[in-house]
Amino acid sequence: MKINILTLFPDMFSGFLNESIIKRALEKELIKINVINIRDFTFDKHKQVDDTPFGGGGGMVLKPEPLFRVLEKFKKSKIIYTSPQGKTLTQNLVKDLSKEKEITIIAGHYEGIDERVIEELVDLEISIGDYVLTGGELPAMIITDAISRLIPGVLGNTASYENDSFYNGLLDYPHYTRPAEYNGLKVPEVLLSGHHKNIEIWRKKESIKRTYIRRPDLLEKKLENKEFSKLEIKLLDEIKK
Ligand SMILES: CN1CCN(c2ccccc2CNc2ccc(C(N)=O)cn2)CC1
Repeated sequence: MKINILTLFPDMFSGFLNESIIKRALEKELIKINVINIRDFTFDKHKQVDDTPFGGGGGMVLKPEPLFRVLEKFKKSKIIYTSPQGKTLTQNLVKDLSKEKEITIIAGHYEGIDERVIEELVDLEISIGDYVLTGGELPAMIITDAISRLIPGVLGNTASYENDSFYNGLLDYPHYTRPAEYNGLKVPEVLLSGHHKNIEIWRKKESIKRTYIRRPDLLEKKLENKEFSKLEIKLLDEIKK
């Protein structure tokens, strides 16, 4: 999987690329991430990447020329634009994107990019949620992180994505670690029992309970898609009683 990120602020990505799972995935060459400065594709004296909007109003818009030039190099990849106008990112969309050989993410800035770039070259506009950010760089990192976790080998065998919440359409169960009692607060007995089957069932029930209480919409979706196992149905009935 190769991910190209087009941005005016490449330095924003150094921490993201040099830590944790992404750093290891890059070292193991399981993914390749290429951060490109859009400004390197301007050839005028002032290296102009943005200009005032036609029709007036405040702010600046990213000019089409530098973007058409840089995207020419990546036209064989799936071209994504991160903006509030995009399709909301979900784990299913991440799963689809993780199957691509190469994707190029345009991180918008200012008031956005010239619409002709979107019409002619963008394959998919993605929003990471209904809130306003300064730029598309953080969304680009979020999309890159979420996709990278699904690339085989990126997550060690310990943290496999099968148990990730959202992978099975449910919220995560509660997690505990030592000490078994802290400030009089105890860890649920079943987790100390070493009884793996009971622990598995307790965790599954907690996931369903939490999803039922906090995100019933996710349960509805799982029911609609008939993605419930017999055990999950049984546990859901117990919870509803
Ligand atoms: C005041 N507006 C200026 C223009 N801007 C904008 C417009 C177009 C592209 C990028 C941006 C950068 N901002 C983003 C980006 C993504 C998201 C998301 N939800 O994925 C939220 N914000 C939106 C904010």
